[in-house]
Amino acid sequence: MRLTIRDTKEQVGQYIGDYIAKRINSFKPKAGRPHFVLGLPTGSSPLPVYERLVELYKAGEVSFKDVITFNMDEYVGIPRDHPESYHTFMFKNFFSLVDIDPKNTHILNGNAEDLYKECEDYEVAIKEAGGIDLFLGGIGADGHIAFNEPGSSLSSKTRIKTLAYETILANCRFFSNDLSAVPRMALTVGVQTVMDAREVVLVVTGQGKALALSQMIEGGVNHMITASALQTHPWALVVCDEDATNELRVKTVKYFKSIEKVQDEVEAKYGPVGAVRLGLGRASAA
Ligand SMILES: N[C@@H]1[C@@H](O)[C@H](O)[C@@H](COP(=O)(O)O)O[C@@H]1O
Repeated sequence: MRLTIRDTKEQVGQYIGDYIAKRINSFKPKAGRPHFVLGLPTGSSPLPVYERLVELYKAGEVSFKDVITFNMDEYVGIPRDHPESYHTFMFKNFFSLVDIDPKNTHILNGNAEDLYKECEDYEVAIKEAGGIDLFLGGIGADGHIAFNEPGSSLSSKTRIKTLAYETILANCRFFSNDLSAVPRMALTVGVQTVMDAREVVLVVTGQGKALALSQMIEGGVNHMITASALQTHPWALVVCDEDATNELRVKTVKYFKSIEKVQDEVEAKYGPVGAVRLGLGRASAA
């Protein structure tokens, strides 16, 4: 796992937006895999990423015409057009602002008649699309990824989840601070669904995520901090701001900063590290 630290959340958004655009632009369609498949989160942390991607699209630097998306999760039981549904969030903050074909966007239906089938079908749809190339995620204050609350199986797949009280409280701000209005259940991709992606990028910003970040990076792999599963992912990148590093050891911060410096030097000489593994071409000596 790599950790990249930027000064502000805006810089984090810019870094990840540029990173995703680069991946989309260098994607080479293959038989059975004609589209770049992008996994997406909601929440306040990824907003600067979406802003950057929209900016790049408007500048003609990236197109989403050949991109298929799968969102991480959706509440159960609130209407699709509710202002706080993840459907509304995605269309308002991203899909309606770029050239993606709405048919290529997938979000779990929290109002499906058969919620179990909805989850099973979602896993099948991801497979049929060729698997997720890059899954962008956020993190909850309790270390959860998507809606995989503490104690979730690290080999979980898409399913129905009861939300933790801490998450319900955290989301209360989006529901006019009315605790009773916050949904208690959600459909979510599993930890394993995220782990199955070829690459995972996590956006972590703000002091409120500092403890979760230190636990997921410096602690062991643990089902109580489900994002810690990413320690075993072959290609995971965490991008955080300075505020989110507040609970990390100084030594950890210095270590990852030094790694980034060395990596920049190596990439300047040999091309993108890991490019071969991600199918982006062979690195060559300058
Ligand atoms: N299901 C979402 C997560 O995907 C998200 O990472 C988390 C943090 O959201 P925020 O970025 O607003 O703190 O909120 C919810 O729990």
